[in-house]
Amino acid sequence: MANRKEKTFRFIIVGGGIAGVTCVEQLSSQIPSADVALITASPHIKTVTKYRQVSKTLEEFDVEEQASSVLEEKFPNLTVIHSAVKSLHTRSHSLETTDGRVFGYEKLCICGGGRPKLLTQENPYVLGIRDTDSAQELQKRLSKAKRIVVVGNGGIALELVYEVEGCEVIWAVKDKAIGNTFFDAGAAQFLIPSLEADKPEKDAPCKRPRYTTEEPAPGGSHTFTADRNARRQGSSSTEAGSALGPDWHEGIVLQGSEQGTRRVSLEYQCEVEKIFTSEELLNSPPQTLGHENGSWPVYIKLTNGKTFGCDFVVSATGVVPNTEPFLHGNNFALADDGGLQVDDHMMTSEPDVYAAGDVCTACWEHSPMWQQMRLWTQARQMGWYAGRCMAAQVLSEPIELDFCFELFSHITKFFNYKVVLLGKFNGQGLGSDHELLVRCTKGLEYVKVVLSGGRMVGAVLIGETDLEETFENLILNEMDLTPYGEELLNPNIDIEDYFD
Ligand SMILES: Cc1cc2nc3c(=O)[nH]c(=O)nc-3n(C[C@H](O)[C@H](O)[C@H](O)COP(=O)(O)OP(=O)(O)OC[C@H]3O[C@@H](n4cnc5c(N)ncnc54)[C@H](O)[C@@H]3O)c2cc1C
Ligand SMILES: NC(=O)C1=CN([C@@H]2O[C@H](COP(=O)(O)OP(=O)(O)OC[C@H]3O[C@@H](n4cnc5c(N)ncnc54)[C@H](O)[C@@H]3O)[C@@H](O)[C@H]2O)C=CC1
Repeated sequence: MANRKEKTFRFIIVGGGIAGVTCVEQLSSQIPSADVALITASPHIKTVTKYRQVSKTLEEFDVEEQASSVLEEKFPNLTVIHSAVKSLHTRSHSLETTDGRVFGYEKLCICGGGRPKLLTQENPYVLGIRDTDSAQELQKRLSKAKRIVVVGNGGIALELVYEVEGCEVIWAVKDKAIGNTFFDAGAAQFLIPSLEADKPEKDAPCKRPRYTTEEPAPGGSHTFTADRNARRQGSSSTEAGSALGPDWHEGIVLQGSEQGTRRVSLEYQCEVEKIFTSEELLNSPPQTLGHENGSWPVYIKLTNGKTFGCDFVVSATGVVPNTEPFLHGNNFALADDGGLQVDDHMMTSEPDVYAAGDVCTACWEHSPMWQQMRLWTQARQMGWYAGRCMAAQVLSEPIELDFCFELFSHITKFFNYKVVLLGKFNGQGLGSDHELLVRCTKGLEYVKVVLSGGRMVGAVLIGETDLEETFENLILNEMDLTPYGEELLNPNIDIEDYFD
């Protein structure tokens, strides 16, 4: 293998998602003379645009799918190779792509992302959503659907149940309340009425979809075949595209086959017992069907004893890191969640191999206010920091863990409300050693503060609260807030002035 190397690059980055592209940009700007290669399985790359630092740690940006030539024009020493990595040989510092080419590297950064952790891999009626292709497939299947079942209680499920119209949605969650990965039962109660209300009038529609599939076919339409879908469902990681992100649903139409608005029924505290096809049901005892009549293409039996027929099931049940092609024959240490373990310099356990984004698991000793979540913001931050670490090592410069890893922060939107999460927003890891202060105005805002030892350690802000910067400062300053008690959330006090 070592002798077959077509070229040896100083830096190779694998993956054209946010983590990989940010890493490339950072390296290419810091060491413009270095030969850098970006190897990616997807036809387009994802770039951060309209980046805005909202406060010390909160950031907002858009993501655009672009042709890789845009990046190559910006950085003359960059080569983008559109192929998937098939095997990696850390001992010879080389890797092979699926089109049979072999490249050497001095330093490598793996940014291969993740793939949906599906309820089942083999069932064509169970869909996951990850990349542009899978979102388009969802749109196509939904346009003919009367009823779907959404399983999962995290980001994708929250977005999907709110957006889908013209189709009945059965939403099965394991927990007592909705949105357990992002907030608590109180916030869930605040949000639930939005599921029953009509969606507010949309702002002007996106002039241009943020996400596209492959280049349009000559007739101008996108094509999908059963075979293509089967391969994706079969989770071939070499075919994975980059993950979607905020506003992914704005570029596609989430409309079922019927007229009318949203219709969501919730099934709490249940998991999936079995997924049947209609053929399997023909041979099942009649009680298996419950109140269903046998005319749906697929049936899902939940652990609460109910069975629902539907057109398809969306498995919105999390992500698994895409480590497959990188593992074999190497000695990567893996974390419990299957991610490549990285230290505080984004280095894996293999020499000269770094990793960033969804594929990795941060295994340094975290700041007490930070935790990893597989989010777009963290993919950007990790890619950026990995690029800086790789450059620093080559230039023999010292580097310290970046400030962005001091405090967990995330801005997003659920049910058309702005949602800001700070620090240990759900009291993660605090056990009973914390107290909560809550302020809630129905339909307007939900503010929750997590206090530990009199200090603010986390917050959930839903609505236009305008509190994020002040609360971020209070968390970072570790100020003893005991004297203020519940006044902290008194709506008649301008808290910003209070702490100035
Ligand atoms: C539907 C959806 C909505 C989301 N919404 C939000 C949100 O609102 N806010 C937020 O913060 N986050 C959101 N996320 C999460 C966010 O999109 C991801 O955390 C982030 O994009 C991960 O970036 P990444 O670069 O690590 O991985 P990815 O974007 O998955 O990129 C991985 C790249 O690696 C390539 N690749 C994989 N294997 C190989 C191989 N063997 N060889 C070569 N290339 C390979 C892929 O083609 C791809 O280009 C969402 C995710 C989904 C699926
Ligand atoms: N606005 C945002 O910030 C958004 C972020 N995302 C990110 O995209 C990625 C993918 O999103 P999701 O798939 O929603 O993952 P997620 O990690 O947000 O949520 C997964 C959910 O599935 C549940 N689950 C896991 N296994 C299950 C099972 N067998 N049966 C029933 N429930 C099960 C979990 O309890 C959890 O509620 C995540 O990293 C997420 O953070 C996605 C959409 C929006």
